[in-house]
Amino acid sequence: MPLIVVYNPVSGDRSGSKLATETIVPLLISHSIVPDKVAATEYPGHAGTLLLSYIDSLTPSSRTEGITLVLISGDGTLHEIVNALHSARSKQNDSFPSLRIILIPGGTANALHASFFPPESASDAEPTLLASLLSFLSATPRLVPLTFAYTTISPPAPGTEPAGPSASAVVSTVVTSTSLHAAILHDSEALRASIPGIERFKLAAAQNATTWYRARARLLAPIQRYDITSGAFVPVTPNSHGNPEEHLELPGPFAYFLSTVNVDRLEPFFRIAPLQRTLPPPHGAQTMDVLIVRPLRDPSLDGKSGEAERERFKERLWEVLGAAYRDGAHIHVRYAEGDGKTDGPPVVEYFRVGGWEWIPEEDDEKARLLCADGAIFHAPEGGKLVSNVLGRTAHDFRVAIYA
Ligand SMILES: Nc1ncnc2c1ncn2[C@@H]1O[C@H](COP(=O)(O)OP(=O)(O)OP(=O)(O)O)[C@@H](O)[C@H]1O
Repeated sequence: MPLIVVYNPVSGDRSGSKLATETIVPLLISHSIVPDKVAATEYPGHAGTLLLSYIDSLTPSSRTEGITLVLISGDGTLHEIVNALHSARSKQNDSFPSLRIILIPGGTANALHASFFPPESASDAEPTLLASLLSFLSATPRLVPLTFAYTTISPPAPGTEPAGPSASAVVSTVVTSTSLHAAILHDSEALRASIPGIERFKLAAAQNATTWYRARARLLAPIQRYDITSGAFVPVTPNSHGNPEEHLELPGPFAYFLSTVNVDRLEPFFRIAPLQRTLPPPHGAQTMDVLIVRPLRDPSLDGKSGEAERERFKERLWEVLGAAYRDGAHIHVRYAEGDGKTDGPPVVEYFRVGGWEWIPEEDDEKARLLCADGAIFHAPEGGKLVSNVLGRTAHDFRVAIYA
C-alpha cells in the first residue's frame, strides 16, 4: 500500500518534525507499516510538488490502489496539495490515484481536523492529536470523502493559470469568503512583518469593523434557507420570474459573506457553520453552507445615517460573531422589530446552496477580495467570483479523510 508522510516543519507550534519522527513513524512501524517516504515541506507550495512527484514514482498497479498520505500540518498545506492535484489532473487524461488522508493537526487553526474531531468530544487534554491515525489503524477505519468548492475569478488576469500564484480559479476544502472574513485575512497578512503574533488578526478586525461591502450576491440552486423557528432547512424558490438560471438575488451592502464545505468551524471553538454538523447535508450532496450578514436587514437602520450607523452596527456584528464561539449560538440571534419589543429577523442568513456568485461594485476595492482557505485573491475591476461545489466527474480524483 503506497504511503507517504508529509509534515510542515514551520506550521503551528513547529512540532511537525518531532511528531513525525518520534511518534507517527514509530507507531506505523509497530503496525508493520513502513512509509515509502517521509518528507518535510521546505517552502510554500512544496507540499503539492512532493505529492505529484510521489504519484509519478508509483507503478501503475500501486496507482490503482490509491495513496495514503499522513499529513502533519494545518489547513493551508492541505489546500496546496488539493490545488496542485486538481491543476495537474486537469492537464492529463489518466485518472489520478485516490488520496486517503490521515490528518494530524499541526497548524494553527486546524479547521478540518477540529471539525472532524471537535474538542467537546474529547475526554482529556490532547486525545485527538492521533485520532485520524487511530481510525486508520483500527479494525473499522472510517473514511469521509471531502467536498471541494471551486471558485473562478473572472475575467482572469492575462496569462494566469488555475491555482497558480495569481490564479483565476481555486479549490477550497474549508472556507471561501468575501467581505469581513476576506478583509481580515488580507490585512492581517500585510501586518505579519510588524506584528508576528495573533494580535494582528485583532488589529485587522478593528481596521475593518465598520466597513460594508458593496456587491450583489446570487445564490445558485438548489437553495435552502435555515428557518430558525422550525429549526430546519426549507427550500427557497428563486425570485425567478421566468429566470432560467434559478438563482436568488441578494442586494448588498454586506458585512459578512462566508461559505464552508466539510467544516462546521474555522478554529476549534469558532463554530461558524454549526449546521454542517447538527443538520448535515445528506451523504454525497453537492452543497455548501453560506452565512451572510446584510446590515440593512436591521429594522433600526435606514442606510442614510452614514458612519454613525456603521458604528452602531459594528457592535451588533461583534456580538453576533462572538456568539459563534458559544457553540454556534450566533445563528439564533435576532434583530428587534421597530417597536423594540418583538423579535425581528435573524441577523445571520444561513443558506445551504449549490453555489454562489459575487458581483462587487467596481469602485469597491475591498469588496473584490476573495479568501480561499486563507489564501487571498483579487477580482479585477468589473469582474466577479463564481463558486460551485465541484462534482466528482469534474475532477475525477477522490480525497477522503480518516475520521
Ligand atoms: N518549510 C517551509 N517554510 C516556510 N513556509 C512553509 C514551509 N512549508 C510549508 N510552508 C507554508 O506554511 C503555510 C502554513 O501552513 P499550514 O496551513 O499548514 O499551517 P498554519 O497556517 O499554521 O495552520 P492553519 O492553516 O491550520 O491555521 C502553508 O501555506 C505553506 O505554504
